[in-house]
Amino acid sequence: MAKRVVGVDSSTQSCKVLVVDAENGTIIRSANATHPKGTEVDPAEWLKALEKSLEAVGGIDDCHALAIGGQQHGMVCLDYSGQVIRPALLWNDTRSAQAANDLVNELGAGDDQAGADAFVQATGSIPVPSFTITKLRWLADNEPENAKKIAAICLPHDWLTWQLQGAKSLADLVTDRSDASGTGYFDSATNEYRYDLLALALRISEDEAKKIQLPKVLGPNDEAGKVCDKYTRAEIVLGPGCGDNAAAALGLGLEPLQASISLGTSGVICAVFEEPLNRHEGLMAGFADATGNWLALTCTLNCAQILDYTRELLQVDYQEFDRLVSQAELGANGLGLTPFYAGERTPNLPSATASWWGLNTENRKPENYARAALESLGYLLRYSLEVMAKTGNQISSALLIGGSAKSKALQEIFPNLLNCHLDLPTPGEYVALGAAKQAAWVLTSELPTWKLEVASLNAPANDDIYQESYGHWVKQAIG
Ligand SMILES: Nc1ncnc2c1ncn2[C@@H]1O[C@H](COP(=O)(O)OP(=O)(O)O)[C@@H](O)[C@H]1O
Ligand SMILES: O=C(CO)[C@@H](O)[C@H](O)COP(=O)(O)O
Repeated sequence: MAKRVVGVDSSTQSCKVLVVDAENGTIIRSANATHPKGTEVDPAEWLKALEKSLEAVGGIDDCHALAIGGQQHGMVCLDYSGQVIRPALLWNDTRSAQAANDLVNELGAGDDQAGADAFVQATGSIPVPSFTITKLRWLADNEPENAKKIAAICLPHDWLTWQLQGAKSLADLVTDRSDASGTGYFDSATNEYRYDLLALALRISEDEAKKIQLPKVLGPNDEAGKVCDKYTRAEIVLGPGCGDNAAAALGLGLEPLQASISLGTSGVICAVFEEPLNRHEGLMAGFADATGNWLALTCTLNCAQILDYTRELLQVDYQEFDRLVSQAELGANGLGLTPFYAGERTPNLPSATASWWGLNTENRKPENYARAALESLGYLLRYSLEVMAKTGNQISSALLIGGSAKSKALQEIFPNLLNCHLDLPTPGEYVALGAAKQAAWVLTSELPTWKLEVASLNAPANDDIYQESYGHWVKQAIG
């Protein structure tokens, strides 16, 4: 029997587990379990969902390796006994907006532009409230008694890998370049932590920062120990795991300069590069990927939930939502949506709110609400494509993945809304598949080349009309 590997996606909304044939990537079994809602979560809830999924998938005793892809940036602080100090603050928690501004300003000694440039040079990205470093500053300022207890800091996927190892010693904590690169205190060009930046965040000296245990950064297919006997009777090696977006890129087998657009809780556009991304301006993040390369990335705080909230408002299911969209015209007869329910990251408007606009006696119909919601998501991502283009990364084609990519209406109109050629891989869990691919790489020492089935969506056309409609949306929603 061919060897089997396990891929885990511990994402914002749920935990997904795939048992996969290590030779050809065929999915043998799958299961999932939901996570609690909110932007602050007790990590024990992720472990509960993982344990539930491992049980629902029929156990993993027939498997040989396992790796975890996880939501990026979440701040998990541990005390000397390995206990979680407070619930993790997630990537979509915006309470550290002021902390982000302060850190940039302080690194630039009062000059914001100098601070932003210095952060990009040191870490690849300008910190926004999603990044771990800003959450640590928030903690130092708002919960100093908790900040003082910190003995180790890790990310969601690091903590779960540690739990599967048996969580014995803080010194066993491991991570990989991709997730470390989203902390705001890791340089993926040299693969070293920047303790000076960690010290800046926590308002401590660099010597004190060096006493904090940060996860050891493993290479892309290094072994991270074994799954402990609480979870299996078999010998299962652990991969280092990775950030969920790097896992998706690995699952898709993205080659350098290839791009993907992921429509999950976050709306993520990313592309693989062979050089460090530490010389750019603006909201694009220069992360590392899970193969030794780099990942240019933009991320929105609002994505699938723009559509979920509108379906809830209209009280319709996925099919009916799609049918309504198809009944409305471009522009939704003047009805529009500013979709910043959760604040926003791209554009960087952490305190923004959502609003419907342009309502009149004629257009207040379900089909226009549905269409306006979908257009607002499309245009929000078109804005992200512009952010990428401004840094020289013009993306004209991409692979479309994530839960919302299953919408037929979205598949129909997104190439035009984004003015981008979109290819649709067979709907699937590409983060979990990427994690499984990493597990197979650790097991066999060879990066698998599993086949990907892809269908092309309609080519974009008539962009003048969409550009005008986008311009109107930008004026109303962003100003
Ligand atoms: N059949 C479907 N049609 C359209 N959207 C769907 C469908 N199934 C799930 N979704 C959307 O997928 C979203 C979750 O996407 P997912 O990529 O799993 O998110 P995450 O990885 O952030 O947890 C849900 O919020 C839901 O709106
Ligand atoms: O913050 C980012 C990327 O920088 C998000 O993409 C998180 O990694 C959460 O991802 P999903 O749960 O939406 O997949």
